Amino acid sequence: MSSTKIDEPHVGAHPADEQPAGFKPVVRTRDLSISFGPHLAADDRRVLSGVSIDLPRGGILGVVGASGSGKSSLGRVLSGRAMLREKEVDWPWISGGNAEVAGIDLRKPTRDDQRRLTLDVGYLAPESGDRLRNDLTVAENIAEPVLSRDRDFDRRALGRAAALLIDAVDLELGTLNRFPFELSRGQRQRVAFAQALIIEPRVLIVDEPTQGVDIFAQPAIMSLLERLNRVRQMSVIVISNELATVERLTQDMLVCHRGFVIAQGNIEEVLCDATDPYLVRMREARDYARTPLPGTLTKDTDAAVDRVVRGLFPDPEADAEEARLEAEKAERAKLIESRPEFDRFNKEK
Ligand SMILES: Nc1ncnc2c1ncn2[C@@H]1O[C@H](COP(=O)(O)OP(=O)(O)OP(=O)(O)O)[C@@H](O)[C@H]1O
Repeated sequence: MSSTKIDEPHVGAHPADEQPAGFKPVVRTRDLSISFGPHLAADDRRVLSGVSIDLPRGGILGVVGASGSGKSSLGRVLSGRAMLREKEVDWPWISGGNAEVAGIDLRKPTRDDQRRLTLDVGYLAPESGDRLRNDLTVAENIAEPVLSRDRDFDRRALGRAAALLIDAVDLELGTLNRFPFELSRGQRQRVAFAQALIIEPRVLIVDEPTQGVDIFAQPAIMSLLERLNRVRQMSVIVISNELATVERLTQDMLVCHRGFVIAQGNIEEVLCDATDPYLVRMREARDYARTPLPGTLTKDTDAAVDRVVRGLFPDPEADAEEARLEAEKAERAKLIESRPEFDRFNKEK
């Protein structure tokens, strides 16, 4: 464990014993351990230990580490999906410490908590694209998280939201009527990303968000994450074995190595003071990590991302008010264009 950074509190994702009174993290863990196998202390297989996180609303935490270090297991647990499927042997479980996400204690969830979890916490796993239902169209798959809770949800609003999302993840609108098995792996993963966002989650846990996604579509995914975080205050935990992916979104990271958290804090500070060989290697790989995204966001996709960020299920009254203000602004601009003295008069006032 790096002696350099682990004890220093840091705004963002650090243990917040020193945070101001009233600080309420959206994700809070204390000395969390995660295991696979039977729920018997002697027999379980611990894959990650000592995770203490405080992620505030609107914060982003990057979880990095080599393959097999326990990152995905952490994501599965924090997403709450592990808890919902704890009878399944290939899902990890909490074998020590505490974890609270969106106000839900993951160790003792009530039935209502379980329902709320899948409404407040979005989750995208590297294999999510392959888990889409092949008997449903893409549009139906995207809508599924909403309809599985509320069969009576307004289908038109849902169809519109699915179209906004498919546009924002840079897929053709015609994709909505196709089936997952007709798509490429990268396309399916983008559909799964859209599906994770349909609930407009308060917290999103994304494991390798750009894995398998072609370089031209990657900026769309990253823009959605960045803007939903900045504009909608969506808290994000981004898991990746590439520091570059994390660094595009945040300066706060937690490093897992061989089942332990070996460092935590500001990327720059952690790497600058690193003595641990793994962190030193990470620092050396930094230049590569800083290369810009290879693709660029097209104007159309940029506008599509913008529409998603404005909200998937708009409030007609707020929309009308916004349209009225826009019209007023346009009218004023037209007036100023024809009579520049009005502008001068406004400024003098
Ligand atoms: N179903 C399972 N049963 C038992 N052990 C598992 C299971 N899934 C994963 N593990 C073990 O848990 C450890 C952590 O795996 P995890 O997938 O969390 O690592 P990771 O850091 O996300 O790796 P990668 O970047 O390759 O996805 C590994 O040693 C792995 O072998």
